Amino acid sequence: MTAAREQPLELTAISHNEGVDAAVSAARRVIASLLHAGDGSAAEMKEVADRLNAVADHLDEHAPAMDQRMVDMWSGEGITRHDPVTGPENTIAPPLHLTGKDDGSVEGVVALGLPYQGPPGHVHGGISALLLDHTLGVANHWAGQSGMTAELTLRYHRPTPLFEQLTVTGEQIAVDGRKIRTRGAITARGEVCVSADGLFIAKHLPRPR
Ligand SMILES: CCCCCCCCCCCC(=O)SCCNC(=O)CCNC(=O)[C@H](O)C(C)(C)COP(=O)(O)OP(=O)(O)OC[C@H]1O[C@@H](n2cnc3c(N)ncnc32)[C@H](O)[C@@H]1OP(=O)(O)O
Repeated sequence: MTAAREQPLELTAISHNEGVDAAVSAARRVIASLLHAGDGSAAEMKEVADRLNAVADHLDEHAPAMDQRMVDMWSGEGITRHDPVTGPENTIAPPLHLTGKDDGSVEGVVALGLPYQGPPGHVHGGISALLLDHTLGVANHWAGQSGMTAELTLRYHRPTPLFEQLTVTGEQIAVDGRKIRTRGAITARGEVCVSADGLFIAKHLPRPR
């Protein structure tokens, strides 16, 4: 008999709030602040650009070789730290933090800002697809049989609001040989904004070594 868990299981990395994680949090602020500022801002954008380029030059000068970095990304905790949905090392990740539930599903809560905007005040449909593809992938991992996305069918029920708490869910439905069926949704204020049905095929690309 399995003992009931009191805490949900962490499936994705949590920011350490120091080192590269703190720098990435700051960079996320910069991305959102630039978009908020826009071309009409009184800020001295040439100076801003020079300072940002100086930061990038400094990072590039001290970065490991790409081959070594790829090995690091695909070993140990690195596996959940670099992706564009949950990764605390990835500036474009909102980030969404996913936990596994005892019923076999996964769930996370996130609010998206201006960088993820599509229609006015609402989330871009491609961003919703990104969040759901990854969440379905993590749901497969949680269920014990994972694979690569072969098909992802999305239904956009209603506009998904920016700046509001969104709940993102995923659940593996069936496994038939190498074919894995998974579904999920993004909800806001208890209403489904986007639902997804995915077909994944059990296949794993070799990890860099
Ligand atoms: C904690 C966090 C951890 C980490 C969690 C990380 C989560 C990450 C989630 C992100 C997921 C991604 O973005 S993955 C990246 C996006 N996806 C891709 O790049 C996939 C690109 N496509 C492929 O590599 C390939 O086409 C595959 C793997 C999908 C299938 O190729 P294959 O392996 O050669 O398989 P193949 O023999 O063709 O097909 C096997 C069976 O599947 C069927 N099949 C194949 N494709 C399809 C299809 N699109 N629609 C219907 N059926 C299909 C075939 O008919 C066949 O059925 P039968 O004859 O056996 O009946």
